[in-house]
Amino acid sequence: MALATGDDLLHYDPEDFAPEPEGFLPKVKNPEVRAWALEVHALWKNLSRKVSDGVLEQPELHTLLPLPEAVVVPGSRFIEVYYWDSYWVIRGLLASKMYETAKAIVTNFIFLVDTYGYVLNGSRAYYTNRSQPPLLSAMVYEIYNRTCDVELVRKALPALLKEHAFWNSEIHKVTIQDAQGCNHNLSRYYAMWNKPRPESSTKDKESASKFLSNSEKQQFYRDIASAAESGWDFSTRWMRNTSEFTTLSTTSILPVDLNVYILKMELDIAFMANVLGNKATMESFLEAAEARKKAINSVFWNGEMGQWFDYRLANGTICKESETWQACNQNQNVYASNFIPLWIDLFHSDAALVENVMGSFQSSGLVNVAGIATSLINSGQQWDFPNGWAPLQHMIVEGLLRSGLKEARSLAEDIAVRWINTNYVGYKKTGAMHEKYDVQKCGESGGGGEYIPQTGFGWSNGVLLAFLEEFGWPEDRSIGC
Ligand SMILES: OC[C@H]1O[C@H](O[C@H]2O[C@H](CO)[C@@H](O)[C@H](O)[C@H]2O)[C@H](O)[C@@H](O)[C@@H]1O
Repeated sequence: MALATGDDLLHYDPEDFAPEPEGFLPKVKNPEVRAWALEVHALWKNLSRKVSDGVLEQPELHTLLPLPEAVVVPGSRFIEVYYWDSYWVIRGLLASKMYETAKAIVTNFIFLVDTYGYVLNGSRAYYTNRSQPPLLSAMVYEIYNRTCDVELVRKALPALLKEHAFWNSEIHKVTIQDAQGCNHNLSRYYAMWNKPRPESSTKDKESASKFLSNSEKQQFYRDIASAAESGWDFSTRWMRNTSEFTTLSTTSILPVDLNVYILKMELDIAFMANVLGNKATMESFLEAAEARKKAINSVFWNGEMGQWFDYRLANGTICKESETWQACNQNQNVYASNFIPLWIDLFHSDAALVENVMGSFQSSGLVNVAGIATSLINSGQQWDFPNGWAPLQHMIVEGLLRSGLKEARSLAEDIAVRWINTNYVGYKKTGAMHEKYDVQKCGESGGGGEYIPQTGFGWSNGVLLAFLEEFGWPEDRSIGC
């Protein structure tokens, strides 16, 4: 199977693109920032693609999958659509009033669920062994909120039910018994693959060379592919020993963020079922969400530290029976993902808890001069310090904002302004938006990991436009570091 591509995905002119859409970023008053925002908005044209007729007619000859609608790609080496990236692309498209482009992306993902049972990591044949952080419901929810398109919800709901079943299937679901003897079901990343990733085969074989037995190698390959499924490829988050890559054990970890995304899926499904008048589905998904919230608080929450920690399973293999919760299995390293529950309104009902989490976040060391760091460990991996990623900034900022606390709102705005400044300075220096940034140095792109830093860049553009839409930029506020 050839991995190289060329003429399989063609440039596409989105029909709903306008150089300056009506009502675009009404709160951005500063002319310099407005001019830049319009340039970033124009990047949607550069990043729009459609599958060629050749692929649609003979898909078996291509690694690219025959998606029916146009897509927006991240950029540079990432020349196909990616799953979780698309949530932030869509947030930006909504700010750009490109509702049809946003719906087309969702239609493609529904097609993938219909075909494979889940949304793939990306639209290539070599990504058919895994998914990525499941945010399809969040995409549909945001589009519906802007467009009130009930037909979209009707089309999406069956796919969302299927996707929910995928993430709660036997390989993904793990049961943990808490100190009171109550069982909780949570989900983990678990790629259906125990070989080197086809897109990075040489690297994976090299990394696995220290393992002697075939079964160790296979487990390691599965943990690599599962880390790719998490979107955090790679990070010390998945390593038992943070200085040794080969201790990667993604499948033996219950991740906070994944369970937050599934909780959001449950709430979104309940919301959409209600829109369609399907009360039984609504009620059963509200119950499922309540149960997952309880599980998140029983297994991940640490009141003393004011954070939710990933949970390490003692037995990494598929457990048929429940495993008993032990405090020492919480991974107490600080990661931005420890604060992702803030993104969900269900966690805002207790003001004292939100204050505790906010205090813990402020003193965590994650908030830096140019944004939120991914972790505190400088491992050389791209999902670690000092890299900051647009999606993580966005979820935490939006979470703080929605919490309703006054101080949380000003912290959210402060972080958004730092992020906008670093994006701006980086753009003026290089002429590009970057995949990730160095949060220690304003205007610097991030680095590390297995490939050179990429530009383009779908989710960074989306988060920038979403921040500018939310917070605006006053006429008299200067931009830069
Ligand atoms: O080719 C290496 C890996 O590249 C992707 O991961 C990174 O880029 C994605 C697109 O922006 C992003 O979704 C992911 O969070 C990044 O870590 C790909 O998703 C991996 O599967 C792939 O192995």
